[in-house]
Amino acid sequence: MDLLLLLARRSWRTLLIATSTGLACGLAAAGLIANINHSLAGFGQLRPADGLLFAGLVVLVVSTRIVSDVSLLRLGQTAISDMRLHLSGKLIDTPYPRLQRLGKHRLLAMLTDDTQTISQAVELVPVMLVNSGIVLACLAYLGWLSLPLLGLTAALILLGAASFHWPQRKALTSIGKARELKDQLFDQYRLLTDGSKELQLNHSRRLQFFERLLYPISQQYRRDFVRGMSIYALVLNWGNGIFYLLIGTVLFLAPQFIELSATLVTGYILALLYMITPLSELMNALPTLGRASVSLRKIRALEGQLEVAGTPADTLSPARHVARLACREVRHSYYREGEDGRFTLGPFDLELRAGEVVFITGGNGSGKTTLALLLTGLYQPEGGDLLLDEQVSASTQNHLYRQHFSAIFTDFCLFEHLLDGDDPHLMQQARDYLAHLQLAHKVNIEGGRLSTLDLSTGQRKRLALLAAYLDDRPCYLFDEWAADQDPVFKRFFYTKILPDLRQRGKLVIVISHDDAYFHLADRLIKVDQGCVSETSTEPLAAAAY
Ligand SMILES: Nc1ncnc2c1ncn2[C@@H]1O[C@H](COP(=O)(O)OP(=O)(O)OP(=O)(O)O)[C@@H](O)[C@H]1O
Repeated sequence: MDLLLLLARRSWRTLLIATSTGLACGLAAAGLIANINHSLAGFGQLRPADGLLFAGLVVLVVSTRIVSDVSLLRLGQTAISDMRLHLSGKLIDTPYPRLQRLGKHRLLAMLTDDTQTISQAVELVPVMLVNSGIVLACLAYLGWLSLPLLGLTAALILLGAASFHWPQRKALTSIGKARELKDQLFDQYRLLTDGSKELQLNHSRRLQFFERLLYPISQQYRRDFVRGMSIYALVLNWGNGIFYLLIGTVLFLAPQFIELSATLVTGYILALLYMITPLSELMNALPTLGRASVSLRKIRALEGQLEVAGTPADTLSPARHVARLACREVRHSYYREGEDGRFTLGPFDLELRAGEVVFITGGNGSGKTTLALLLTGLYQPEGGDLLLDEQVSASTQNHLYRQHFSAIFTDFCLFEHLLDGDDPHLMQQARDYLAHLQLAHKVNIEGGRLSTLDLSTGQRKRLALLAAYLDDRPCYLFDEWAADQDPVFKRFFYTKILPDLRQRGKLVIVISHDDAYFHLADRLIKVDQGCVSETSTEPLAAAAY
């Protein structure tokens, strides 16, 4: 039902066309079996019209089935693709702290595994629709042949359906449990790929990973999944059993109580046998449908936790220049379930100006990255506000606020696609920057794309800087950017790149542990256990000379 609603939401017209052609196909198929029955009964006196009717019904069955299959296939795949895009869009709009809390593994499981399971179920919908049509039409034909026998058939079908109910719920519970474990499995896969170096270097860690983490979860997943699917196997074969029971009843038992001719019973059994394939295809779809309903529920639950940022992204254009960034009473805390202690940054006030190079310094865990996430708007302040030129607020216009920043964090991500179109001016600018960053001998820009990303960490960071240059935003933030650079390029960064950005009127915020260069900062902000304060650069400057 959920699947049909999903399809109807995409296009009820196409669903209507597919349903009506599917049912027509079923009717034509039942007509075909009636025609065959009729022809067998009157084999000696067949007329050309009977043959023509047969041919017409075959054409109708084939053509309606094609229309139904193709329209449902298109509708199903469009609905799935829409769902993927919708979820991806919501994911991008979800505030960063919430994404951090949900965890990559859950989001990946939803985007890959759940959508795939639903897609498999949607692929079955055309077959199910046509088969339902065939079964319904066959039942109508059976009723036309003999109403008492139809009553018997309906009673046995109802008995079968009723006996499905409880085991199917059990099966869904097990599949639901298995699905919850999938999240944990995805987390283990993430560890397996991200931590492959560590696992290869350390045999006991590798053993521990397999024996304590991957193996138990994988086994528990197998157990729950097999239990669920075994219940389904039981249900399916019980269904088949009921069907043969029905044939046996019609053949051996019913003639004892109802007067039935041999021709009628033959026709009835023939129609029942014809129903076996569509019925078993319908029943075989049950496990996939069950898994899809679990996945749909999972997606809905997770989707409910993805918050929409609210502002339509395409209507936003950031200012080319920002004169001032003001932080007023800004505060942020981390909460962790089951933990008493929590880390709080602030409240703090700051006023940063365009054309300033501001260094942020402090010990590990003091709150520098948290401050950077607040300054760039990736964390919305829990208290207070950040304002650009007293106009754009990080709290109320968060999406617009963020567009004023270009940042390179320590866990930065490099996108191969660098430029839109092939504007020769931009291309030339990118090539100049590439030379400026001493990467021209390693990387080319072809069709707006970087020719390779297979570089050292320091070189990849330089490419991230190239992308930031091309963004040309009014505010820049570098989180320990220079940490992976060699001494020559580190010097180049502090003495050439930063002054160059300053000269271009940018606000430049640099998180740094390189105290040898602190004297080059216009301002020095110190973070200590969540307290933000400004210190003078003068003693440092004096010390540097
Ligand atoms: N996602 C999170 N959830 C809960 N606590 C967090 C989270 N991220 C950071 N913290 C806590 O907040 C504090 C500040 O972390 P932050 O990353 O801002 O420090 P930092 O100064 O950038 O450290 P480093 O120099 O090591 O990068 C730490 O004590 C850390 O335990």
